[in-house]
Amino acid sequence: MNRGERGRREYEGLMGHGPEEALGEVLRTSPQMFEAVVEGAFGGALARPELSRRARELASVAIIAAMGGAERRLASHVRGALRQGVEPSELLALCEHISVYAGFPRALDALAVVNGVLEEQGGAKPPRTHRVALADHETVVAQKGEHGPAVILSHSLGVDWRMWEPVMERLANGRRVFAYDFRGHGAAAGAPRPFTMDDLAADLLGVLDAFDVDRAHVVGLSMGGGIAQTVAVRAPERVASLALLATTDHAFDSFEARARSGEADGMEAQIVPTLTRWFTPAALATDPWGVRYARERIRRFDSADWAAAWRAFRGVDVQGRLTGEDFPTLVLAGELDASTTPEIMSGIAGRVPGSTYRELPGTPHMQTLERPDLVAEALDDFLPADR
Ligand SMILES: O=C(O)CC1=CCC(=O)O1
Repeated sequence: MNRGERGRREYEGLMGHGPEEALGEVLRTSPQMFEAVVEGAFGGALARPELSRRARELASVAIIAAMGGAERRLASHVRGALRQGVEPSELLALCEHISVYAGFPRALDALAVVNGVLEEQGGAKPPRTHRVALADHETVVAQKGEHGPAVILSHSLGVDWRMWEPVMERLANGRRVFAYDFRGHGAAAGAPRPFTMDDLAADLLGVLDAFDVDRAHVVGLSMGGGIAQTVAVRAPERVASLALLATTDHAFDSFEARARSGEADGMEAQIVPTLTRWFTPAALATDPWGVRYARERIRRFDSADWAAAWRAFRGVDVQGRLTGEDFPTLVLAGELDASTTPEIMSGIAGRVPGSTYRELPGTPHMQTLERPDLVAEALDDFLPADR
């Protein structure tokens, strides 16, 4: 392969189309410059394997945005970055990052370009976020959808509201969907430790209060499902329906060991046992956004908060206490869940009279991060909407 061919191949690999498409005018009016870009840049420095294509596109967006004044090229690399699997929310965070080093004028122009490309591609935009004061701390609440029944999404231990982002757009069609960060997680700040399942359940109700929601459809995954069940037992009048994803109604012996390991070994040591419990080998090998997001959340988690969360989860005390009388319940298991296995999940369904049990094929513990399509479809079927 000569340098020209390598440049063309790299350009197509990064951008998803040949250089003539975006640089046709350059080719017509300055073949020398076209050659310098394709052969010299894309066949040279930009083809080096040390940087992944994803890292390269993120770097290109940051450099061009920080320079300013090259908005057409910036838009082209924003499209390239999205093609390389960079998420819209990562591009928005990058614009904030640019504001720190290159100042607001360039960051604001970059933000306008990013928003323009997202608009043109018609994909899901990141939800609106609110800071909300709860009884003893503050947290962040993401919202999609402005009308229809309220749905509250309760995330799993060690991550934050963003684990719901892949399903929020679809759920928000005819619904008001809220996802928030638990105390000790994500962007929540100032909560005292230790804390209990009752504190976590009170926080969910506090979020509903902050948005004047009397009754909501409560959806929880993993520890979020434990919190959802605690709310349903303590305040059934606030629950319009309950969807339990990859969760448990009783504590596992391993919870205390996980708390101690966080304290003794640190968070880096939690990555392998946790991610291999949460994802399929195929996802771990291909490293999509969901795996990268979960890995990064664990790596950056505070080990004292990690231990506090596992100890709170030990207090889950809801087995046999859901009567099935006040609202419909969906129990959604993942066929390949190594943590809350289909046996555990069908056991829960068996203890909630009238509940519906569904098993998602090929799906591991982190259902929304690996199979958001299946989760969104199942929840969309179950939850009422104003359409
Ligand atoms: O396995 C996990 O990391 C999380 C988990 C254990 C029980 C549950 O509901 O979630």
